[in-house]
Amino acid sequence: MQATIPPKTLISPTKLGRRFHFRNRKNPSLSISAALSKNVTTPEAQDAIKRALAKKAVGLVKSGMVVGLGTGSTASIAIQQLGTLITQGKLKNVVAVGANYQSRVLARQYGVKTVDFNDINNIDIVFDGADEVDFNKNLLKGGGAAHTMQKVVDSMAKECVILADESKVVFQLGSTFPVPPDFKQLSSRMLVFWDTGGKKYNHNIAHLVDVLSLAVEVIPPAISPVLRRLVTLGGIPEIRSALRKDGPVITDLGNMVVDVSFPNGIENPADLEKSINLIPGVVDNGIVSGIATSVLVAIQDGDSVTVMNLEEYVKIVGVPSNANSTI
Ligand SMILES: O=C(CO)[C@H](O)[C@H](O)COP(=O)(O)O
Repeated sequence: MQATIPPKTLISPTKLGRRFHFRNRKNPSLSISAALSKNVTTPEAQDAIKRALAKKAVGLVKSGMVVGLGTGSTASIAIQQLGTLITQGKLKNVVAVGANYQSRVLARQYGVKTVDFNDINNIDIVFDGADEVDFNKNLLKGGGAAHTMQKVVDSMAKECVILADESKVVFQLGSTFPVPPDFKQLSSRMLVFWDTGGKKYNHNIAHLVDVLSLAVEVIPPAISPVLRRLVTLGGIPEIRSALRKDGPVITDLGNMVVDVSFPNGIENPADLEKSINLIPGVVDNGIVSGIATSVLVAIQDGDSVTVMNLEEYVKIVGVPSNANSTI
């Protein structure tokens, strides 16, 4: 799918997503001035971006298809739009498979028939969101603690289409960590303590701006050993706390979520994904490598939104000579 970009939407650095603007500590040449980081959009503009992405994705669905449902606010809008097309009779005999409670409920609410995951052999297309996407279509997911089952559904689909606004496209996953790992800027709010083999860390990174950490789903009895092993892999882990409930987030599968920041970013997503999943007690982590078949990127220009393939976006943005991209 090729989008034609009108000349007025050609990107200048000030239009680049905010994640490009933060310093890449390991590799400063991948950094763009932090002074440009105020690329603030309104909730209405965000909504328009998500709608444009959803429309493009749902346009790929054909009658008779088995559709995998994604998670997150962008995928939710796609589910709504899919329901509208089905209700209007523009799509027929479409069934959907939802990885998570939220997407299944939403689908039924909007008139999309859902089937049990174990009753189908293959999925034709899935559209899903992501928290970050790199130039090689590696993803960071797990903002909604729903990545484990979502990865199962995404991996089953012939076509896995990821919907991302340009602020989510990064040179390197997890590389927007704003503080050095000496924890100088740690807050006393919601301190999390644990013993990591003789060294005691106490910190809370969750409130710091633009930390994008890696979500790791962990079976609760194994939480302490897993935290220690994540530290040995160079990560700074923190148990995700629930909002409007005391204690940790508990996933749909009954597990805990640990958010792990890597001070140098994630240098080799596929390797780290495997290494973390080899830790006993880990269910799955939010790195998704080698599964996305296409990424749709939305760029906002004033009131208009342009959606294009990642490959086209990368051509416009340009790949830094030392960036690790196969595009
Ligand atoms: O990984 C996810 C949930 O676990 C979501 O896909 C991700 O957080 C993106 O969500 P949104 O479209 O709301 O930005």
